[in-house]
Amino acid sequence: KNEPPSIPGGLPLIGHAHRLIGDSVKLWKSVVELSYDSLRLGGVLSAAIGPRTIYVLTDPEDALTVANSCLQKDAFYEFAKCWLGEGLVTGKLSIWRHHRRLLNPAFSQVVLDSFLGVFNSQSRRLVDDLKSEVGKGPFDHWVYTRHNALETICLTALGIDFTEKGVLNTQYVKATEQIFNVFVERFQKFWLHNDYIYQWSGLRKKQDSLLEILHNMSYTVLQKRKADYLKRLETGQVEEKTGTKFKPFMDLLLELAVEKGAFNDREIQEHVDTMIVGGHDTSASVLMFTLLLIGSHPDVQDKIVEELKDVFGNDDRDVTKHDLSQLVYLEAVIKESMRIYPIVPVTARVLDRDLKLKTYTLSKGRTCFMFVYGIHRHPMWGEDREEFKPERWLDPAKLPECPTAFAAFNMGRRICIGKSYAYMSMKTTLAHLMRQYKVKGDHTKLTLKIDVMLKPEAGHHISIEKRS
Ligand code: HEM
Repeated sequence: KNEPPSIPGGLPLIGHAHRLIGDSVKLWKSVVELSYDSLRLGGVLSAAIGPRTIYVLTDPEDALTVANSCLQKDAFYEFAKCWLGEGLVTGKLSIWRHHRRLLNPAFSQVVLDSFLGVFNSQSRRLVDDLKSEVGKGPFDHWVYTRHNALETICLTALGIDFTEKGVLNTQYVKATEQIFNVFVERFQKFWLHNDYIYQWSGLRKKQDSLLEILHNMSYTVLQKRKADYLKRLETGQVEEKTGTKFKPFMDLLLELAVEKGAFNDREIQEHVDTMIVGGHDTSASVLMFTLLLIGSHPDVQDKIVEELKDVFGNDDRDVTKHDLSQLVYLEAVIKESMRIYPIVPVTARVLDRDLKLKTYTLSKGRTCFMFVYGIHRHPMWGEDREEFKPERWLDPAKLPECPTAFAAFNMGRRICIGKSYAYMSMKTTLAHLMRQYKVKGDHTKLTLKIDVMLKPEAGHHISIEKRS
């Protein structure tokens, strides 16, 4: 069997695990180094973490072979199962196959179009919130994009406006952030991978208290929505009379549960928790990186404004479906931002068979990490692959022929279910923000870390001015 090359520097017993020990900034540096190691070795390498051999893939074609042949996520995802259970990200393959089919229609274009009103009003809310920062110098825009995205996903997934009811408190926002740190710390301390040892650790205690806050939120909302839904059924009132023009994701699940017995309460809660996690931190991070990149590239900012003028004139009206299809440059900016800063920089699959790639064969039972950061810097992106150049997306001749060279939403059959939702909401938000504000920033000052997702440790602040 033709095994991929191993990287040098392995130590007895721990292998290359010493490269992963340290804080989340150090871990990110290791991801970058391993990405370039893998690219240098032709797109696949093997390494040892303690007794385990793992693979690191940066070749886009080989990554697709793995993504479509081995659908089972790796055991590392089990760390998040205590939170997300059998939801799509962490669920067992047998459940995933069935539930992904049931959930796909919840993300159809018709459903997403019905969310456009929410995307517009949420964008206006963000513009409004940011008013207090105008002309005051650098500030942490992540706090604003994150809170706003969390409100948006809660509105569209749960149909509840938390800002008015005050349920979405800072405690919940903090807990969603801290639980990621817990998972990363457990990943780095390989002795805590063992469930028995883990259950006695302080980290496990911290995890339990965070889970209580997180589960309590979705449980409370589910019980309320369910009671409302059953009451409506009883009284023969089919649609909810709240004035909303969309059907929230939770109602769709409740319908499937009541009419077809598709899910039990726990499963609904797990799917909703997964949507909330998958749907806010991600889009908010992409927006945060994109604003920083826009602020660092005045030429790009000018082109965005020019396109917005072409589409909206001087009008501050809402963004329509038709406008979204015309904001081609804006979409190119978002894609290029995700290429440079892929916020899910690593995904993992367990190999349930020996798998033949273009050059090497991977062994059954091992873990294969797809390093998206490296895939996005593969030589097929050309000489200027390290540069932020949204224009490359406007000319198909400048893009790699291999479609999976862009893997920000993963690839193959387990590609992100919320991809179109994300583009629609992010484009709408930026169309509102960039009509109102001039942005300044410097992304070269960024210090990055990995907390499951790619996050800035420091240097990510922007400043804004009112656009005249
Ligand atoms: C810019 C925004 C987003 C990015 C970059 C993103 C990225 C990703 C990636 C990389 C995966 C694969 C994860 C893995 O295999 O470990 C994924 C899966 C998933 N995402 Fe997203 N996502 C985004 C927005 C959303 C939104 C808005 C939602 C829901 C409203 C969502 C829901 C999900 C779900 C449920 C999965 C699991 C899919 C499956 O395995 O069948 N995501 N996403």
